[in-house]
Amino acid sequence: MNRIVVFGAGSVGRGFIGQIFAEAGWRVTFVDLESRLVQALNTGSYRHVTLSDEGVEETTITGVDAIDGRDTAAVASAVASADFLATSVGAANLRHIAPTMAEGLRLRISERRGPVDILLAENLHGVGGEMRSLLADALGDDADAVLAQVGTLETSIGRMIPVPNEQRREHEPGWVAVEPYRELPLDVAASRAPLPDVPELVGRTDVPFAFYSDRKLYLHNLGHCLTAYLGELLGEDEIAEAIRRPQIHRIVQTVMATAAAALSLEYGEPLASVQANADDLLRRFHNRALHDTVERVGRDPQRKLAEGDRFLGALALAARHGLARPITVAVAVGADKLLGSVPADQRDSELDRIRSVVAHHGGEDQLAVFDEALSALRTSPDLERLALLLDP
Ligand SMILES: NC(=O)c1ccc[n+]([C@@H]2O[C@H](COP(=O)([O-])OP(=O)(O)OC[C@H]3O[C@@H](n4cnc5c(N)ncnc54)[C@H](O)[C@@H]3O)[C@@H](O)[C@H]2O)c1
Ligand SMILES: O=P(O)(O)OC[C@@H](O)[C@@H](O)[C@H](O)[C@H](O)CO
Repeated sequence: MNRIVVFGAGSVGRGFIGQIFAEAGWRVTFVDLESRLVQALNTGSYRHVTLSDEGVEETTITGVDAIDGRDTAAVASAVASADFLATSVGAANLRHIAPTMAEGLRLRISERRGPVDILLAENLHGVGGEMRSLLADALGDDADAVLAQVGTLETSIGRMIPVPNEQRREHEPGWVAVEPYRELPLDVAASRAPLPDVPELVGRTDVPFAFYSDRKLYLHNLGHCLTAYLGELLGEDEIAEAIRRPQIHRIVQTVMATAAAALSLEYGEPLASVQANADDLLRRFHNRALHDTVERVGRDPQRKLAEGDRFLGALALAARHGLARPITVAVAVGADKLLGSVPADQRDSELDRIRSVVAHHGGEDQLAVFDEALSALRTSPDLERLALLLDP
């Protein structure tokens, strides 16, 4: 039986990667640091629930086990003998798993087990290169020989998976609830080994993978996060309630339509199909049964407001096609959240940083839009005024 080793048994690890590989007949070995979770998964199964407003579907995922990430010898040995590898630990944690993963890969190559791919289920642009460089640092002189046989595959994880509530986590750590969406586009061009026969994996060769990663970050994650930050301003806790607020819906819909148009122009994909994806995402944000929170979707504003991430990366893309304005308004919403979450002595430098990116991509015109949008949010949030700024 084929075996995948998945670093990170959290929402995406259990809710998506573990599920699709187990259902395709693979053995799934998770690596995680949460002892109770590791213990729960070592019973051999976990409960998996698919939630939508149309109903609930419950299954038991079987054929799983788990290793405590602190047991580095056991982890390296599992990596060495695996048929496929995956990570879903959160981009910031990749550097913590790289040394043990590198040890396992070194062992694997010394045992002549052949090439292997690592599926990177993380929301970070360029995560393939990032993982290679972390592994190269850990491998030292062996880097070239080992990495020649290792593919680092970026993915576009479109499934939304909320964090189970505290009580559920306490009572049943393995339980996970997800939305129905189950496509997993990946960067097949980066692979070194044959693609596993798992129906959800989509490896198109006729479009650069950058189309999928940009679509994910600049359309899905941008619209999602904008919904979260605007929802928070109006006192909403859940995404499904936030998107039902008419002002939020209008702003998010306009920003997503702009991102869709920019993506279509950038990659030559038909506008109708990119816009259909945007419409479907907006529909999925309405999923009340999922109880996805503005807190989860909005977490880590510093990462989300980094250059190249969902706000500023979308701005660069849209500005290249003369479509900056609605995205500039979105950037102001992100900036407002960021400025409210960093220590007071960092606010001015963060604001300067974001303003200079806006000026760089959009010039003085967009800087004026940004300043005005930020002022519509700063004292008491005025979404009517914000919405008016979307149109020239
Ligand atoms: N939840 C979603 O809807 C979703 C969807 C798409 C992409 N993502 C991305 O997927 C990645 C994972 O997100 P998530 O929601 O599953 O997060 P999560 O917090 O639910 O899961 C992360 C898991 O990794 C484990 N972990 C952290 N450091 C580790 C280490 N050093 N060794 C082993 N295990 C470690 C944690 O204990 C946790 O169980 C992130 O990059 C996120 O941006 C999330
Ligand atoms: O995971 P983040 O923090 O980068 O972004 C939050 C959500 O937008 C994200 O987790 C989505 O739910 C997910 O990317 C959709 O599959």
